[in-house]
Amino acid sequence: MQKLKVDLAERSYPIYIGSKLLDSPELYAPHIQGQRVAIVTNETIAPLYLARVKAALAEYQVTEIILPDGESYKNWQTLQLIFDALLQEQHDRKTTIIALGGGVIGDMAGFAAACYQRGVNFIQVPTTLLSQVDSSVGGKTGINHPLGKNMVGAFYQPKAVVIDTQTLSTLPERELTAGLAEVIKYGFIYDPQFLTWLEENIHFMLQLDEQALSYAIKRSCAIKAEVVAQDERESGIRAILNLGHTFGHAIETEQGYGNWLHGEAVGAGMVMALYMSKQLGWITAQELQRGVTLLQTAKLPVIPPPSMRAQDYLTHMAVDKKALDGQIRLVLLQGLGRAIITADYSRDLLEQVLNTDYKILVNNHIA
Ligand SMILES: NC(=O)c1ccc[n+]([C@@H]2O[C@H](COP(=O)([O-])OP(=O)(O)OC[C@H]3O[C@@H](n4cnc5c(N)ncnc54)[C@H](O)[C@@H]3O)[C@@H](O)[C@H]2O)c1
Ligand SMILES: O=C(O)C(=O)C[C@@H](O)[C@H](O)[C@H](O)COP(=O)(O)O
Ligand SMILES: [Zn+2]
Repeated sequence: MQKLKVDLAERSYPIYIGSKLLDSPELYAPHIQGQRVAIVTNETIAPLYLARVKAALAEYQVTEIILPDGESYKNWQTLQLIFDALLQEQHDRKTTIIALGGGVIGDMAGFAAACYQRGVNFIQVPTTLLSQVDSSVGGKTGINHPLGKNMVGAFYQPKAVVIDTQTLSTLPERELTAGLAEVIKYGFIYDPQFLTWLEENIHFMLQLDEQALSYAIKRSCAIKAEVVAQDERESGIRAILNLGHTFGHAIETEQGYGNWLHGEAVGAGMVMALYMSKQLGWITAQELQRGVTLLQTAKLPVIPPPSMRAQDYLTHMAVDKKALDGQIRLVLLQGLGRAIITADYSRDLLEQVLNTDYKILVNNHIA
């Protein structure tokens, strides 16, 4: 087992990474205060993993909260089901919420933990690649609004993150690929050597090679922990973790939550961000091609939905959480491995990026 730390003074917490960690009582126990635990999961994950987590928590009184599955349920109505169950079972302030599932469960259970009786302990037990490399770490919690992605939420850190890499063995291929988008993101924004490693190893990850997966998870969590430790509430550098997301969130919202998976939308969104960086002269055509090729090798979509017009993007981008005083700030690259957040681009260029036919761009081999 590997152990990393998210260093946030009194809110610091460990990330445990290893195989079969779901079954380890000693990983949960130090982070549980009282005798009561509520496990929040969904109807897909419960039959696969709930019994094992419950067995590891045999000494506690456990409430199971099993939600419907899907991004389209990351909303008020589903959040309310968590509060209903906690109140019906008379959970008090010493209860601990355990999020067992992917990013949808983690974001919702974390938000419920932030709100329930003004805040109770919570532990992240992520079971998708995306949640193991990204959403379980850093304390962004929340739900979607029909008019915008993750628009209602709170920064609320877990007490621990328990990553059992073996859970990935049951993950559908499309979900694995969606997780790869966030892994590749870390290479683009922060670590050129990791990017090269990914180019050499992405096919091993697609084959569920344990060694490759656990290295990528560890490196991704380490980068995320490093960034979050510098800027917990995204007043500056943390925004680099949003590469591709301003475009991607517009795609997810416009297409209807769940039709494009988050990772898929981020994949296409990163192509748009890289293309814009190239048009600004900040990365070369060869570097753009390198990025697109890696995303394609990971089997991610690199062409945004052809039905979406510039105005569709602009409507959603106007409410992006990084927008300041009506200015859309974007995460762009100044070289592979180096990201900046900027509003220093012309409206004409943004519209050109939104109006580009990416099918033609990609098929013509950019370089
Ligand atoms: N908080 C953050 O920092 C952050 C970061 C990135 C993404 N997110 C959010 O995370 C969400 C996406 O998360 P996701 O990609 O994990 O999607 P998800 O939570 O919808 O999970 C994907 C699918 O896989 C199923 N599943 C989960 N684990 C499984 C397993 N081990 N075996 C078989 N099936 C399994 C789920 O039931 C679901 O159907 C989005 O809402 C996104 O906005 C949040
Ligand atoms: O942790 C962060 O910070 C991120 O931006 C990680 C993203 O991958 C993630 O999708 C996050 O939920 C996006 O946050 P938002 O503030 O743009 O909704
Ligand atoms: Zn994301």
